[in-house]
Amino acid sequence: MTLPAPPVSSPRLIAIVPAAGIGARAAPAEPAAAGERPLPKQYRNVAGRPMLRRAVSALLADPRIDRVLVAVSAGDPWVEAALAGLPRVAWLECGGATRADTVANALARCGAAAEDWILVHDAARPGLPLPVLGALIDTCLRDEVGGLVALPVADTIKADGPAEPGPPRVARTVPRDGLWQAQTPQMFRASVLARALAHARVRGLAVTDEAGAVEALGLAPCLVPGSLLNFKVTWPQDFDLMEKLIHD
Ligand SMILES: Nc1ccn([C@@H]2O[C@H](COP(=O)(O)OP(=O)(O)OP(=O)(O)O)[C@@H](O)[C@H]2O)c(=O)n1
Ligand SMILES: C[C@](O)(CO)[C@H](O)COP(=O)(O)O
Repeated sequence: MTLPAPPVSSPRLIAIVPAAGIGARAAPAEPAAAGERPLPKQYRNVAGRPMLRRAVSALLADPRIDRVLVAVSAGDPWVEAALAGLPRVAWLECGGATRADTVANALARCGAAAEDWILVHDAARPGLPLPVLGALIDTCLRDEVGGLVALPVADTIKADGPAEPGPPRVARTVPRDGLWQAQTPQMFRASVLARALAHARVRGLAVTDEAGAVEALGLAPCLVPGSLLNFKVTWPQDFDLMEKLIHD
């Protein structure tokens, strides 16, 4: 008698949203009262909803994403309210000292199988358009390495010289041909991402995105054209700009 073949479970798509930063460059909307933690930027409202909720909702809009795991810092008092009522979402208090540490901690705890795909998306990018997310997933599912959303550089690029009194000064113009600005989501197999982040940590490489860690393994991630709407809210003035761009 031949036994039936075991069901082939196809790899899942699991999203990780690092949300354990303090948003120092964004400066708090209002100074925190004595003894209170300042509200990190990902919990500030953009067009009436917390930025984190918008970033998570943008991922949930693609039904291929199985679930979203939000990585927050220890004792985070804001996340539960920010995510209330959203389906397929959980959070974990596993923030690390750097973004890469936060992602590595979340990856180790998210229950992904080696073959599952991990999409890492910043909580500080609430404007991710669904077609951009869809294009990333379509491209990566057909690729052996994975990839990231990125924008070809449009401006002329200057490098500054050594710090001196007065304004910073141009040391040289950098050719922009072939340069892209990395955005998120970034999508890799769980096994590849775990190996890449461990490799970067052991080597002391200060990687600021997942692709950087994967590149350090000698792999070449795909570049999938992103969108200006998907910019990272970083500076105080970025909140007003994002408010103007989001309409739902
Ligand atoms: N130790 C850290 C640092 C950052 N992040 C997250 O990584 C994303 C992108 O980082 P960035 O915009 O640089 O956020 P912050 O580190 O909070 O900003 P800043 O550098 O201005 O403090 C954000 O969703 C942020 O919450 C994180 O999870 N853990
Ligand atoms: C991952 C990222 O958003 C891609 O642009 C970026 O690298 C995060 O860097 P940050 O210095 O932590 O903002």
